[in-house]
Amino acid sequence: MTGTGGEDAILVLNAGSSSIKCAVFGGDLTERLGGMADGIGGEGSLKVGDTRHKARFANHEEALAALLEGLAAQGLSVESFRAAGHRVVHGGTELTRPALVTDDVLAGIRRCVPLAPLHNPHNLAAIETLARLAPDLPQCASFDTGFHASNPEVARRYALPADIEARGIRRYGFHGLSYASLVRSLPEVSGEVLPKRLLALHLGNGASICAIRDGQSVATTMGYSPLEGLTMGTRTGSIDGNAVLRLAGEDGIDATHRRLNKESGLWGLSGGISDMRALLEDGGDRARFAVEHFCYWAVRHSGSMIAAMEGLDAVAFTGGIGENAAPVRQRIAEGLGWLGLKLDPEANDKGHTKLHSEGSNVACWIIEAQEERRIAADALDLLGDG
Ligand SMILES: Nc1ncnc2c1ncn2[C@@H]1O[C@H](COP(=O)(O)OP(=O)(O)O)[C@@H](O)[C@H]1O
Ligand SMILES: CC(=O)OP(=O)(O)O
Ligand SMILES: [Mg+2]
Repeated sequence: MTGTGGEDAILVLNAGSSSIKCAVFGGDLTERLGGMADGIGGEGSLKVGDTRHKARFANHEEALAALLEGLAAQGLSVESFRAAGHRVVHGGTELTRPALVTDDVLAGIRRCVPLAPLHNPHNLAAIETLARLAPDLPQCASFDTGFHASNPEVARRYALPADIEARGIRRYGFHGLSYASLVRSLPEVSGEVLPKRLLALHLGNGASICAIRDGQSVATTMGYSPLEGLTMGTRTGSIDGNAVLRLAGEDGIDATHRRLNKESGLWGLSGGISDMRALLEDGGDRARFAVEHFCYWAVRHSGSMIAAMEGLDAVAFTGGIGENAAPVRQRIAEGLGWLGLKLDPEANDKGHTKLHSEGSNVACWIIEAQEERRIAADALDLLGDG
């Protein structure tokens, strides 16, 4: 493809826990090309521009190599870009604003690896791979934690003594790039002003909910790491600390770490399926229970988020599951029906942007997660073009 890259183009890489997304943006933030390697570790696919085929990636390194090869095949070698922007999931207490990648920033991201073990290693690997291929390419990092800096201290603290808090054991929250982009795109998509009290559900392989009041995060379900909160693809979500201590005592820390982060959630409940689409197609008892668990806890945690923002004016679904899994949206909306939320079943089945029915007291929308655009905008700001 010609005219896609060029001197002004920004390459964005978004390494999630089960997928790597890439996108190429022009200096005016128009998306010129998108790509994705998904289903990492299982049955997956590779998409670059308009070409898509089934593929198997054993790990994130293979997925990234395939994406970069796909870009090169379209004439987009890494060194042809003006800059690269990366999603970095955990920035800890030090990295809260988008930053140009320097040795200090890299060291800061590395220090946060234990806090986001399914993400930061892949984010780091992507930065290091590009640095090897194109040492002069400016690279920028946007942090998933940043959007939640507006949470009140009471929401950010665990009830722990001050010396433990000083070691960084506090609630950070994630999916901030997705929520920040949602705040920007909801008014554009709906043609209405941003609702005052917005319940945003980012439901992907990782899943969280954010209470957004007047455009700012006031509470969120993920905490110290992307493990807390909702039932997820392979993560437990919230679990009693004493249960974790018992497991660590009996099975060891490494095994417990693996079991809670990689072998729990939908995967653990269903006996080996973490992918929501596959679970909905499976329909067996264990698959059905896993989906029910996911939806039930999304509703329970929604209650907590709604209380934190003192009511509810609108709901927005985003992320791979939020955007595509109609039965999951339907079940969660039913669970919030007592608040006056009513979905239009046909709009929900067809995945329309506007989901609420005429008589609903609460608006409901599907908003495409646009983390990549947010990252490109941050990169342009850092380059002085924002
Ligand atoms: N058509 C679909 N129906 C149901 N679930 C879907 C569909 N498309 C994607 N998903 C689900 O979305 C999830 C992946 O979400 P995504 O946001 O891409 O993940 P990541 O957290 O890796 O960025 C998977 O559980 C996948 O099955
Ligand atoms: C923070 C997080 O859980 O990200 P993802 O949904 O991409 O796994
Ligand atoms: Mg994601």
